[in-house]
Amino acid sequence: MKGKTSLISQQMSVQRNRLAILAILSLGLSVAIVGQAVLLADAVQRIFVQGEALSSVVALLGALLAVMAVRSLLSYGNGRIGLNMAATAKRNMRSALLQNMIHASIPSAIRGQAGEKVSIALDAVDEADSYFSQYMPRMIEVSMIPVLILIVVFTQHANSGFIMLCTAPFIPLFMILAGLKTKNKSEEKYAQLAEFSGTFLNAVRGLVTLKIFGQARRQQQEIERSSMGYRDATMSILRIAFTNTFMLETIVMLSIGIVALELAIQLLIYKSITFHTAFLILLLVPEYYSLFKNTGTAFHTGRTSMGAIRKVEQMMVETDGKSQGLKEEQEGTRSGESRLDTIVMPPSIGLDHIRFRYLPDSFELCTPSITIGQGQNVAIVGKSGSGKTTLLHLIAGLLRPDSGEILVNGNLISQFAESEWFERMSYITQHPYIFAGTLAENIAIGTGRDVSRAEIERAASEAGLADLAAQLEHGYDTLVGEGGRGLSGGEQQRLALARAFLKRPSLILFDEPTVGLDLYTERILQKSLNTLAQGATMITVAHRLYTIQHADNILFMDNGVLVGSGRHDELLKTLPQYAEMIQVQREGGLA
Ligand SMILES: Nc1ncnc2c1ncn2[C@@H]1O[C@H](COP(=O)(O)OP(=O)(O)OP(=O)(O)O)[C@@H](O)[C@H]1O
Repeated sequence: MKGKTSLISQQMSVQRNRLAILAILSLGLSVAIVGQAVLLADAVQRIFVQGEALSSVVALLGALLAVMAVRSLLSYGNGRIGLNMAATAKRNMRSALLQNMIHASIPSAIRGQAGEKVSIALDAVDEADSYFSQYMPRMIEVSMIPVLILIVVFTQHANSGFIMLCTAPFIPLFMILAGLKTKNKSEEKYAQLAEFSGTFLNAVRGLVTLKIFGQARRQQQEIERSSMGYRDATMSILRIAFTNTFMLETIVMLSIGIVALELAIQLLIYKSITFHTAFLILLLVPEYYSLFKNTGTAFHTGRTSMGAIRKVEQMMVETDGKSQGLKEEQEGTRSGESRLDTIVMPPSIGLDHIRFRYLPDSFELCTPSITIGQGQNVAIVGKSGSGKTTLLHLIAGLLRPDSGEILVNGNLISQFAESEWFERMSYITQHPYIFAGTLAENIAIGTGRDVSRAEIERAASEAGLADLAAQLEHGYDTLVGEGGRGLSGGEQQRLALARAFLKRPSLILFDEPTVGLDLYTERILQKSLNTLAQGATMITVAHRLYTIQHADNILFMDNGVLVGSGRHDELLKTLPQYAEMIQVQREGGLA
């Protein structure tokens, strides 16, 4: 694994100006630290050793105060820059993550647990803070301040310099050993947090189902197990942190003790150094070690952050890899050869020997070569699980075939940018997603442009939603979706239709409701769909005999295979499975 993730490198290069300022401030800080020690040692020497009057050292004490003030200011400046760096880095990372999700291809966007994605985008990015606010400033400080202190000590008394030089490497060595473990533990912690978030969100979403099936208790235990896993991972990081701090304190205390002992021996027994030198070194030694100690703590936090950043990066790489196909499509569009607006609409859709599997050795969908004509009304029929929705998803571009091609007016669908394709297509699913917001806002997302209230109301009226809006106290401003008013299945589909009316698509993909709607709602839906389908190619996963009988072409799916196509009368004669299915439907009274 790379020591420094590329996300960090990116942030470093974006924020190199701040890094340069940090370096300058750290250099200033090192001069201030040494200056403060020299001035203090001078003052003590003159007052206590040479017995000078306090008034004669006023200027010296004034200078000392000024240096202390400058030192505080420089430390404050370092802290502020670190915080600003962290804030910018987090903002950039979240924005990159969001861009990644937005530009990911649909199959990759819907993969994985929503809770896990949320926890990475919020918690893991937050954890990155300390890398920039603590780790980086301390690392820059430790690369400058100890060097200057060592130079001063060596010029004053080489023995102390050697002791400091020899004992100091134990601190970074220990930091690295503990830090490596921390980074792995941190990644483990984020894996646990992601699992916990995923399980929790899943349980919250499916609470009603879990209660109905008496599984709430089991799910509670599952959440408990996963939260315990997260707690254990956090505690093991804290354990390393405490051990780390204890070890660092011990090393620092021992080292300072050795230097002080050596100074005392030289000063009192051998009398080879002056009090001023001994006192100056004694002032500088704690500064030297405390800097390493602080760096050690920052290193620990930094490694924890790196584990979290690694998680963010992994998620981005995964989405990047999966959206590679989309990028290729966009490249193709940029060449200018295959723009959808050069194609006569409504489109014809060709299926050229498509093969698709969700997973190896699982359900396989395959089709022969078949064309759905421009403006045709096509029904996909077959038993439950025969692959109707999968075929619709392949045509929509939500899934990509493993082999074979989907053609739009004879051109490969992969030549067109996903966004351009989706602009011309509406997919009305059985359960369209209703966002938390007003009815009007939910309809308006049907198009990428700004739409007027009049347009929204016209689309709603064409979709048969006007009556519902009129009944509501706040009309189109009624809150729907999560936290708002619920909508019935038929209302949800009419809302999806209203979105489609705003878009006026050239291709309509419709997943007909399997549950029986009342006759009134069905009529409204049918009427609206007929209006919408004028001048569009329409492909319906059909369950109602009425839709099937009126289709221009019927595609019959059997266990993943498109076994036949034709009009209702033709298929009745040529395809026994189809005749059997129709017979069953008639007997079921669905006719
Ligand atoms: N995301 C998925 N991963 C793996 N297998 C899947 C996935 N989605 C569907 N399948 C499987 O693919 C097969 C076809 O499913 P599909 O939803 O296309 O059938 P369908 O004909 O639309 O069924 P229904 O009429 O009941 O909606 C089924 O065996 C299903 O279990």
